[in-house]
Amino acid sequence: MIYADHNATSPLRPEARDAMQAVWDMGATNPSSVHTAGRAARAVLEKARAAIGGAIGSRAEDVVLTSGGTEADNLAIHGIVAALEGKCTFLVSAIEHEAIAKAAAFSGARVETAYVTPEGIIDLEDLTARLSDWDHDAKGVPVLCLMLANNETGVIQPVAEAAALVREAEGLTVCDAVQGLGKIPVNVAMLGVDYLSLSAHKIGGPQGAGALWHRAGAPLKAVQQGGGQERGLRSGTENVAAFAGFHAAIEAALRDMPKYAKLSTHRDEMERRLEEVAGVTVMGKGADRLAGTSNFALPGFAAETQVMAMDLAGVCISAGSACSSGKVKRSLVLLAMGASDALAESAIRTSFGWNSTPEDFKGVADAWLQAAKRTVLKEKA
Ligand SMILES: Cc1ncc(COP(=O)(O)O)c(C=O)c1O
Repeated sequence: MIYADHNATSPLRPEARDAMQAVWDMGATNPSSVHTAGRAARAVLEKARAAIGGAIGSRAEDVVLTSGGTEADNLAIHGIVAALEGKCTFLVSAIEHEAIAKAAAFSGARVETAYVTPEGIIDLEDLTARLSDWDHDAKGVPVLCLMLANNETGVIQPVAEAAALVREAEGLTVCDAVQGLGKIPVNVAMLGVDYLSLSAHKIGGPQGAGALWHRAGAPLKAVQQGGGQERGLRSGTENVAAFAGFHAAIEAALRDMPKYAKLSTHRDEMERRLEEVAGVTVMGKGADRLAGTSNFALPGFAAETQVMAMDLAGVCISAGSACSSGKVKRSLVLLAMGASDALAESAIRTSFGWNSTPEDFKGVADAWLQAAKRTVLKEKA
């Protein structure tokens, strides 16, 4: 089997498995308990927090541990609204993950869409224009939501430039760095953002573990009530084993980052072969992209058909369009980039990661070319 769906979830790294097993072997691990067993669990948790903070250039105490990227995004959005008593307007980039876009829509605060260029990069001119005549009285604090790297196209965003514009307008920036962590350098000071969300399972850590970093002093209120864990910002007993796994995965991903960067050579060669087929378009190709992500389309070759054909050939990929309850919807990300319906309906995403090999890229190209020849290309011939 070739696994080319790392942006959905990455296989668990052996280091993460071992670290989690070690915690399970400790027995009872409630890090809030004051007895010896509890203190041992606390030590594991705080080491993980320090490693997560270290990976993004932050202090450990500014990291809130969560149950994943979705919860981190929701805590940021709803926590800001609670702290500002609704006096804010979210400027949500048109390519945000639903964990941000839907949370903002549901938050009750005003929401505006920040446009992207055809390459899938936030349009900084549009952002500048929006912020230049910002009416603080009517709209409250501008809160930009801009991800670091897009999960569908891999396109890396000019977060530092955008955040600087927002700062000038006395606003705040929320950055979903779930797809960037461990693949490209992430440093909260250099990005100049106020909130940054992370997830363990995109880099070979376990599912169900994530974090929200927030700048000290940035407005943020708890949105769930309970035992007051995580400095009162996220009640609920922390999953100690999962954070030990996240810790191990982060260390391994940082170590492997140069290796990950080299995947672009194989990705580019794969795309070169695909593009030999007339009509194939690689989405966001002209932009700076994650080395292991390629989203491409051949109008007329439905995404579901491609995913099924590839699956039969032993290759796991995703439809470029979002898939929910078995139905494929056209991707809002691709439509925001100006893709035609035909392009959006035929887009698929391949994503490679820590255990991908050059043969995997070749295998994906071989399988896709064969599937295309058997179906659409035959019809077109
Ligand atoms: C950009 C982005 N943000 C947030 C999430 C949600 O993360 P999690 O699955 O840890 O809740 C994902 C996962 O698909 C993602 O790609």
